[in-house]
Amino acid sequence: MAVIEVAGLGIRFKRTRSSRRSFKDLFAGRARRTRPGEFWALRDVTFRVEAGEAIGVVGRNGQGKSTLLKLVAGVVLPDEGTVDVHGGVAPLIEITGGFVQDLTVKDNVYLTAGLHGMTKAEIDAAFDEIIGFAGIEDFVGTPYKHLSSGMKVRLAFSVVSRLDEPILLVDEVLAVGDKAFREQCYRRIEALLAEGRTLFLVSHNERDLKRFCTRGLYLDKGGLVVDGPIEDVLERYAREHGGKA
Ligand SMILES: Nc1ncnc2c1ncn2[C@@H]1O[C@H](COP(=O)(O)OP(=O)(O)OP(=O)(O)O)[C@@H](O)[C@H]1O
Repeated sequence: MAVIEVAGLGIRFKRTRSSRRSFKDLFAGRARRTRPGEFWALRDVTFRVEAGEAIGVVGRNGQGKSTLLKLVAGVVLPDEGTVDVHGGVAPLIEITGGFVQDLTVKDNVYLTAGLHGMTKAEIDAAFDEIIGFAGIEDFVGTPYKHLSSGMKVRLAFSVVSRLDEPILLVDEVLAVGDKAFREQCYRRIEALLAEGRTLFLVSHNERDLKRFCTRGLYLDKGGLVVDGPIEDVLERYAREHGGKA
């Protein structure tokens, strides 16, 4: 059964160039001024994902990987084409985005888990485990904004990976945690995959991609260049861009 169906997907952004307008431009005729342009961050992207697949998204910086995850999460909407997601999404993207700066760690856990449909009783039952996994027992009453960046990542991973959603989106974040925490995260991802969850992982780490993913999507210049077994995708990427993911 397909859990994600993406067809003819396209999204464009404005390139705001006002700050780069040169002094000379001010005196140039209107037609000669640098005009703010738009560009397609993704275009003509089509693929489908079956339940339980683990997909690695690779590509150089700025090629649309995070944008693709945001489209799957429904955080941004496409300008062309469609994204159909059957089932809930647990998004570990833009870590700071999901949490409220002035709320405490505890309130953020209840808020995020609640927004994903967990009842208060379920959150009560999971709370100690969530905080324990993140290793931030002493900071439960601390405003989120006062956590260190590593602690923010730990909290985010701990909460989001605990959500009862069939699709998990992970964007790069594992790179931020320390070694012991990364290993803890890897084990949890493996457990989630064993339960049949679907994973989307954006990473520049070839080892992580090979460890978890069976299939890869290689994005370049906003297009889906290769959709195939992760080894083939990494090989092609290395051939074209010399070296690592
Ligand atoms: N909200 C936005 N407004 C304008 N441009 C955006 C926005 N979000 C992304 N972009 C642009 O879209 C392109 C793709 O960005 P995206 O973050 O998806 O790349 P990426 O492949 O994830 O890169 P990286 O490997 O550096 O994380 C970039 O040129 C980026 O500047």
